[in-house]
Amino acid sequence: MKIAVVGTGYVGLVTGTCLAETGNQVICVDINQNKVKMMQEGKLPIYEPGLELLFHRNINQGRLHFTSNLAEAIAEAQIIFLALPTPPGGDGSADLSYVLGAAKDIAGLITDYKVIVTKSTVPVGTADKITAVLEQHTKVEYAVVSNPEFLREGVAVEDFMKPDRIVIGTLDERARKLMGELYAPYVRQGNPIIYMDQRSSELTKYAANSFLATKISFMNEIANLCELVGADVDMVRRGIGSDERIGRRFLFSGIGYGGSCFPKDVQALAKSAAEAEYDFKVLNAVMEVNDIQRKILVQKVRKYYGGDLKGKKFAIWGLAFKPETDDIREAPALYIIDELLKEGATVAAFDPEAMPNVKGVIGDKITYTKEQYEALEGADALLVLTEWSVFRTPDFDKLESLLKAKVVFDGRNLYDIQKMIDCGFYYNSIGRKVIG
Ligand SMILES: NC(=O)C1=CN([C@@H]2O[C@H](COP(=O)(O)OP(=O)(O)OC[C@H]3O[C@@H](n4cnc5c(N)ncnc54)[C@H](O)[C@@H]3O)[C@@H](O)[C@H]2O)C=CC1
Ligand SMILES: O=C(O)[C@H]1O[C@H](OP(=O)(O)OP(=O)(O)OC[C@H]2O[C@@H](n3ccc(=O)[nH]c3=O)[C@H](O)[C@@H]2O)[C@H](O)[C@@H](O)[C@@H]1O
Repeated sequence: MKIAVVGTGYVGLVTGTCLAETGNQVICVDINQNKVKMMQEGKLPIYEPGLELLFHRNINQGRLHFTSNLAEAIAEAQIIFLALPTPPGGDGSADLSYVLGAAKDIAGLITDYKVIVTKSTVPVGTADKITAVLEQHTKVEYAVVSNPEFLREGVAVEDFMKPDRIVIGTLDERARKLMGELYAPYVRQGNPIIYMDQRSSELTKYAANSFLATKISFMNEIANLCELVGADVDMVRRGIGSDERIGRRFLFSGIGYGGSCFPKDVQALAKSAAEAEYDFKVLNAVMEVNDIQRKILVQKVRKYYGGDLKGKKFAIWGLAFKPETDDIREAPALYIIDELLKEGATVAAFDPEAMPNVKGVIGDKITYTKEQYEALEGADALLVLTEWSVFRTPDFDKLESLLKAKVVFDGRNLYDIQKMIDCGFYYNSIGRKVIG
């Protein structure tokens, strides 16, 4: 099939590459000419495990192309994917200007039947808004389909190639058939394509992200309660996760959810609910808990030093909002660094992938080190903020010799309490016993 993908951020690039991988001809278009040039030269603009191999293979085999010319991208496409940003507007609702702007541009260019698909996360009613724009600007036949994306950064290729489910929102028979054919190679694991109307499909995406964020905020509150009543959140997590109705995944307490989607999507769903005059109480609590959780580690640090962080030096391991990505959008680490700097502390940080992005945002306000142990030199304490594998089994002797004091604040519960007792550390994590 011939496919155009409009917007080559995370989702567009993964979508385009993975659709080419099953034999489709894909043209990706982006307004960022530097990015397009880079991709035309065979360079990937993002770090995503497993993507590079597929990216090069499909470029080399002539199935994956990049352009900054929308007309060229969509001329022969049967299906046009919109993978454009939907950032929060000033009032928290999703900003649809990219999506509706592209729909208008596309309407002015199409000459034959096209299926126009929203991959972007968009509020209920967006397909109707796109349809209204198209109706106003073209006489050509088209169908508007909602096809939300559920991939996670860091495992995006696997999520796209072997999805738990594919949701296709359309009542247009011709579009439904084309989308079914396009996705047939991806349902070989036996996981279903679920067809529905556009509105249900649009809401499914927000409901999925908001439900996952709810699980996280719930577990963060359980962790906070554990600390007050002398229970251990790891035990509670294992105890409840073995109940299949609850499930083992997404029950890890920490320093709050971040990333480009959970914060904005929970907020956007709450806003959509408010517009429908529905007070979605659970979502408001989920956001409030997350705001508190992002600051919890700094509160612990502050308490340990009797409220005075002036002149203290902290080593930070992990800046990305989660491991296996260089993405720092809404990363808890940024909030924590901001608080520490405001209180007169200094920071030396290491992250395997995200340091250039952090440097782009906060520059030289902190020091970046070449490897993880260098960050510890002369630091008063270590703060672990992202659960990269390299931080899971550190050399504790090195920790002891490089840190000024044997103090570790762990926002991701990586270390075994007994091990920390044996090594004689002061160790404070989330929802577990404080030792030392
Ligand atoms: N990042 C993720 O893991 C996921 C994101 N989503 C959703 O997918 C959508 C896109 O997200 P990301 O890929 O993260 O965004 P992004 O911000 O990484 O990329 C968007 C791209 O669109 C380009 N662009 C903007 N206006 C354009 C236009 N008029 N024509 C062509 N290109 C244009 C930008 O230059 C940029 O390269 C959002 O709605 C997001 O909520 C959904 C699932 C996962
Ligand atoms: O719409 C999106 O953009 C995507 O958002 C999330 O994917 P992603 O943001 O890549 O990352 P997650 O793995 O979901 O983690 C999100 C945040 O929750 C935190 N988290 C996750 C799981 C957990 O148990 N505890 C926890 O604190 C992570 O540290 C991270 O900050 C969803 O998992 C995807 O299904 C969805 O497609």
